[in-house]
Amino acid sequence: MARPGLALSQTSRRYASDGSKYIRAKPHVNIGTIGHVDHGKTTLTAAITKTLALSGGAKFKDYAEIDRAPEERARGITISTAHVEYETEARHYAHVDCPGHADYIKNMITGAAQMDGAIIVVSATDGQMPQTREHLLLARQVGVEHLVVFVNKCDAVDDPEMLELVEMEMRELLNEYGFQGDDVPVILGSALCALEGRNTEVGEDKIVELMKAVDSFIPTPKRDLDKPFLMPIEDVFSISGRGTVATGRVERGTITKGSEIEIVGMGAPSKTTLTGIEMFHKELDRGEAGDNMGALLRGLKRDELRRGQVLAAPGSIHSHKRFMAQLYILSKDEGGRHTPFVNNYKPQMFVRTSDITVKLTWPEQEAIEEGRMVMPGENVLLQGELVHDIALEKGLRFTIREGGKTVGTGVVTEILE
Ligand SMILES: Nc1nc2c(ncn2[C@@H]2O[C@H](COP(=O)(O)OP(=O)(O)OP(=O)(O)O)[C@@H](O)[C@H]2O)c(=O)[nH]1
Ligand SMILES: [Mg+2]
Repeated sequence: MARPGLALSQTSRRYASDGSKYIRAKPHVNIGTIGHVDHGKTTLTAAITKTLALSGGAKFKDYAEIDRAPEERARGITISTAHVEYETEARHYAHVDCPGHADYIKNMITGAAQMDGAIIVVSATDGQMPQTREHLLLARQVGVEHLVVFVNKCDAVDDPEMLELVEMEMRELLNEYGFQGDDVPVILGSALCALEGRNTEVGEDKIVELMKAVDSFIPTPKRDLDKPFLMPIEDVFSISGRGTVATGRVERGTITKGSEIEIVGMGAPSKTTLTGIEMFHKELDRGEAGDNMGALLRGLKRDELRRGQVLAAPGSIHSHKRFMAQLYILSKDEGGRHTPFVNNYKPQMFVRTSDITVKLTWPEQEAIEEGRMVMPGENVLLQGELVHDIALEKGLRFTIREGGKTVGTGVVTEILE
């Protein structure tokens, strides 16, 4: 799947996109602007590129260029997102801005541009609004843990008490949603002033301050290589005289020959030793994230391993059957269902290499009005129960399918059992 802007992997870039200029390798971070409609997300995105362009860290992109976001497809879902890149002294950023509320929702659930952190924009003239809250809740659900607040349009508010109130209410709201509301940097400024090059003290200066806050408050994400080893099993072979080999693509971490590994999913986990690693018919001593490898496992028979299980660093992931998930149900136009579904809907869930039946029900703790249905195009929190256990964790993304076509996409927000 092509994801413009994300070709810049988690590691750092060494060359400019035109291949010419040498650029110092810097840590890469994915961020984005979120917040209520019209609060100034796109203006702020443009203002950041304009301000950083002054120090050579960005190419200025005007409002129209950003707002004319190309459509891209993520698992059958059309999302319009603008990907902008820039850098500060400290880091290189890919920044996503979506033109509409629906696109933000889809983007967050599909992880089409997985954000390591976000700038929540709130207008000083309105204060927090419904989508401010909705985006915060979603950010929490999908695992965006670090946020910085930009109180925008301060040029249009004369009363300093009003600004104080907006800031205070934002901190309260952040605490309510489980963010560190008391510590989160809140910058008060005006994106429009920065973009139009006037009132430097609420404009440009505040953008500089904002990016300093982003640099320091949003941590550089852990690279896949530094995480505990995990490889979803795609296929299983037996090689006569040698044993059983599981093949797959390493999702994260590294592994060396001779390590202990755990087989997780479809029953109690079992431990064994990785006695060999093979790639392109060559024997290797080490495998790492991104590699397609064959793992030779000691003392296992072919029928003791199955596609859908994972090989993992012992204790790093567990097997579960019940979970909560935030789902986006594709609209008819996106190739999804034409009709709503009701409680106890049972589609197939595709997650890593598993293809497994899941029962979707209303959250137990929620009062559900009679006759409640989930409409195509809706974003909903549901409880899932799998027919058998698989390796599951918070933040894991999946799709649901029915009759061979994708009808929804989701992210695990909580493990229940
Ligand atoms: N006075 C003032 N107006 C601003 C400021 N920033 C943005 N605006 C105006 O607010 C309006 C909305 O700005 P956008 O940047 O399009 O807002 P948005 O959050 O991207 O909106 P959606 O993408 O539609 O959700 C525009 O008319 C901007 O010119 C600011 O700092 N001060
Ligand atoms: Mg916008």
